[in-house]
Amino acid sequence: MDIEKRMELIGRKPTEELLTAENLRHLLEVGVPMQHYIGFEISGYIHLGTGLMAGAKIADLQKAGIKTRIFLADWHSWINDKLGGDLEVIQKVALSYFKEGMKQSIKVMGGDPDKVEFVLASEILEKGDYWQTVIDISKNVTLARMMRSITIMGRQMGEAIDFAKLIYPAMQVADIYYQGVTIAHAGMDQRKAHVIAIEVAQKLKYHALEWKGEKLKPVALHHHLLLGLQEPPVWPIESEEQFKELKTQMKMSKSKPYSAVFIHDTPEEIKQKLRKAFCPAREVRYNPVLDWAEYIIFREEPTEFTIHRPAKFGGDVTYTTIEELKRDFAEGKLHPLDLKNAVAEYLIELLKPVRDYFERNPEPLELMREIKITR
Ligand SMILES: Nc1ncnc2c1ncn2[C@@H]1O[C@H](COP(=O)(O)OP(=O)(O)OP(=O)(O)O)[C@@H](O)[C@H]1O
Ligand SMILES: N[C@@H](Cc1ccc(O)cc1)C(=O)O
Repeated sequence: MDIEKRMELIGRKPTEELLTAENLRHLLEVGVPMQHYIGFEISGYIHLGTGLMAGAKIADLQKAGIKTRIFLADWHSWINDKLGGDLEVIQKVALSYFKEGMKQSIKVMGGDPDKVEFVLASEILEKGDYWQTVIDISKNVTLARMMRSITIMGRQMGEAIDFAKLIYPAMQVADIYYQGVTIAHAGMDQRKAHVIAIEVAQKLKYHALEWKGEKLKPVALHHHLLLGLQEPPVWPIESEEQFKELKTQMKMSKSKPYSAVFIHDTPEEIKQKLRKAFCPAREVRYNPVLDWAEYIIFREEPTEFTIHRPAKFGGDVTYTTIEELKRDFAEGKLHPLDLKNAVAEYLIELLKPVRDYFERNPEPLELMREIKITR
């Protein structure tokens, strides 16, 4: 496949940012063996943001001929007090519910789960020279910057934390170098770790990213953060600036279950959640239902998305691009309830193989239900 096509696949929706596209092109041109990774803490249920956005991009990367890897961040989850901070429970969930759930998510988004490598963080952290990389990185980053970076753990800047949480950002950067990652992938909320990774690239003494004598910078690929279903904390949102400030509170998050649809939700749960969703008429900008339509349904365009309506409300209507859908919605030609119902129907169908899987293999989900989910 030529480089243009590969660039297009890697850069298309849900990719929101590539740091940088020029560096990616360079790496593809010089022919470095490309290795992707995305890391996850192991905690609650997998929601559409995690499962489908990451799954879609993994599928694209595979099509672009890139080796994909999911990093099960068990130690990081322990540090961040997930699942009661019990490493054994975390590992059990990582290798059962989480691994299987992610495999199913990748499959429904068109990827090949058998080609994704799953690596448990403890497999590499237990090697002595991993810590050499952590120190090497830490020597090149100020304490103030590490303190600002704790947002990558879902923590607020200035929040009282134990000391282990300050080691976490350096570990996340070390994970990239230690695994020889050329494409570090995550949602937009992880960019602080990746910017550090890019900045230290030329300074590392151990496990730098090297190819034919050249020290390379990894590429950071950030996917769009799907909005949560809840009403924003401030409404109306007056500007893009204000939206940026509110974004982390507006994203779908597993610690706010009412904000999320989970990959194993029943059809009735999906319908109910969407019925309650925030979806103001004619509002096309900060509208989670349209956001989902854009990033899940219209990820590839043109596509056919039909909204079924009784004849008295205009009858069935089919859209092929998100722009057409948004235009009708903005003009009041499409009612929020009709949109919600159609998006719910689409998701019910899309997620059917995931539900079927967990019906045939209920143990991983049962294990999750038994565990008291913390954070
Ligand atoms: N709403 C979302 N849309 C797309 N990607 C997301 C979303 N939320 C999290 N991610 C991505 O999924 C990965 C795992 O994130 P994480 O485990 O922190 O999820 P979370 O739901 O935000 O959890 P928590 O509520 O505990 O903070 C990260 O790469 C993150 O950027
Ligand atoms: N910080 C990431 C998890 C993560 C941990 C280690 C990594 O190397 C990568 C990702 C999150 O909260 O979602």
